Amino acid sequence: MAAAFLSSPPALLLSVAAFLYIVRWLSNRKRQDVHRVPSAPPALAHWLWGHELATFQGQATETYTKWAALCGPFFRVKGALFHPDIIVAADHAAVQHIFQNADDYVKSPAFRPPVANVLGKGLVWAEGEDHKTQRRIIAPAFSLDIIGRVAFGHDFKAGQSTEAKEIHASWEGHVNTGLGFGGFVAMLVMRAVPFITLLLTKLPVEAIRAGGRIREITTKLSMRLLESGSVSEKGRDIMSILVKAERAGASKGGAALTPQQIVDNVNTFIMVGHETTAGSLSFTLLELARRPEVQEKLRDEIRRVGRDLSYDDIQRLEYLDAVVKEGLRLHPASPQTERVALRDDVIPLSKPITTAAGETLSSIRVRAGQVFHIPFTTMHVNPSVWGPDAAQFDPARWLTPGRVPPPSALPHGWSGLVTFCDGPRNCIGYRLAVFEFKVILATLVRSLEFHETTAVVLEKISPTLQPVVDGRGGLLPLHITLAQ
Ligand code: HEM
Repeated sequence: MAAAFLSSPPALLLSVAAFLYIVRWLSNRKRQDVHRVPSAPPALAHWLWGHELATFQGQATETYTKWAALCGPFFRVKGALFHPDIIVAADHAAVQHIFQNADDYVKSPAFRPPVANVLGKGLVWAEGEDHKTQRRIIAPAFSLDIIGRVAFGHDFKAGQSTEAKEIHASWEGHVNTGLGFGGFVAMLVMRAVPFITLLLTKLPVEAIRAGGRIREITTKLSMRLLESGSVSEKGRDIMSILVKAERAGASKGGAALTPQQIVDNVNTFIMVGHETTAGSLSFTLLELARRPEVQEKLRDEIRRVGRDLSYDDIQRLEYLDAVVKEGLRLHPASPQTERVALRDDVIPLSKPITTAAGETLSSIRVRAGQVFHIPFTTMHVNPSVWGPDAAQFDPARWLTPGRVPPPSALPHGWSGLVTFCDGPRNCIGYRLAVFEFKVILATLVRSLEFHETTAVVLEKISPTLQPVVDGRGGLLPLHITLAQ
């Protein structure tokens, strides 16, 4: 009977194809260790959505934090839509390896068209040589002492200018679409069929249009700033520095940004520079509202300065520094990131893994195409690194010798945290962000008192950290009074 079956050419072809597939699958499996890595509880994996539905339904990285407590800081989850297993990497050595080798571990191809739609083809979007060139030209604008004249010499009138209102309305639409089940499925479809992503960004769908509208508004604004002479030879704002660097580079025949790349980067800075800090700041204010004694202590320190705070005053305030570090540890504006391996590699682990067969692995072999989720907050609340009170908001830990783990136990990011990522693709604006965070927090807490309301506030990612109340994202209710 088997001989009769195989004598038919289609059946023979099918059998050969199946045989080759199995041989390839076995040889692939032999050359990597992913299947030996501990798995998140299989019972929690949906047949179609894998473990990704549970993580989408949970708050920010809370589900990964729970599974890391069960499986250790390096485990795998079932991908949705039959995607191969995804590695969740919260092991410091592994994460450092991935971030340092930015050419070999890139952002998912599905991530780029939506980013181009909202931000344009600036730094967040670029990869490889294009990224290196853009970064080399832009970096000086952030290493100079531009803080204080922050950004573009443009006044958004405390959010009341027409542009600010339009950006806010479009961003709110974008955030809320991402929070819904449709947003979850759209991301998965884009990952499963990356070429469709480009088509999707052209569809007349409201959420996609909202993303595109943000870029239209910021592009118009950037063009106006460029044309109106706000960019001057003497200007110390980011825009002027970028344009001057561009002209200087071009006149020496070196690499330069095109006018479109300058505009796209200004769009990028406007959006990522604002939304990120806003998310972390909201949750830090909520922590202070829940801890009146911490809030009081911070207010006392700020008021003791006795005058309007200068740049140097801000840098000297120790408790303010501790509160900001604690806020950025527990509520990073971008709570997790994703990378895809471009080549086969061996990843070191700081905490060896014991496989089901009892073997100990201190490194893991992965194949090109392996997807990694890197949950920052999970790393920041790991009790075996930060101690049993890792998840508590307690600024005093930064001021008490021995309470912050030694640098060798932490990743190499800012203050031992990966809030601003690490390696060649770390946050280019981190100094600006930390300073801006301190100025806003100090200004608010000096004169206002923040109290919790009865609202239940959830912490979600869409696409950055968002407070969500009654299913709506982007707004955090707080009761505010004048401070005595
Ligand atoms: C609290 C505030 C902020 C946080 C927590 C934050 C966090 C991050 C993180 C985690 C990344 C890496 C993302 C990834 O590769 O997956 C990143 C990249 C970036 N950030 Fe920030 N950021 C903040 C504020 C800012 C500000 C104020 C600016 C500029 C005005 C900025 C500009 C950028 C840019 C351009 C990149 C891409 C860098 C590259 O790929 O070379 N960020 N940020």
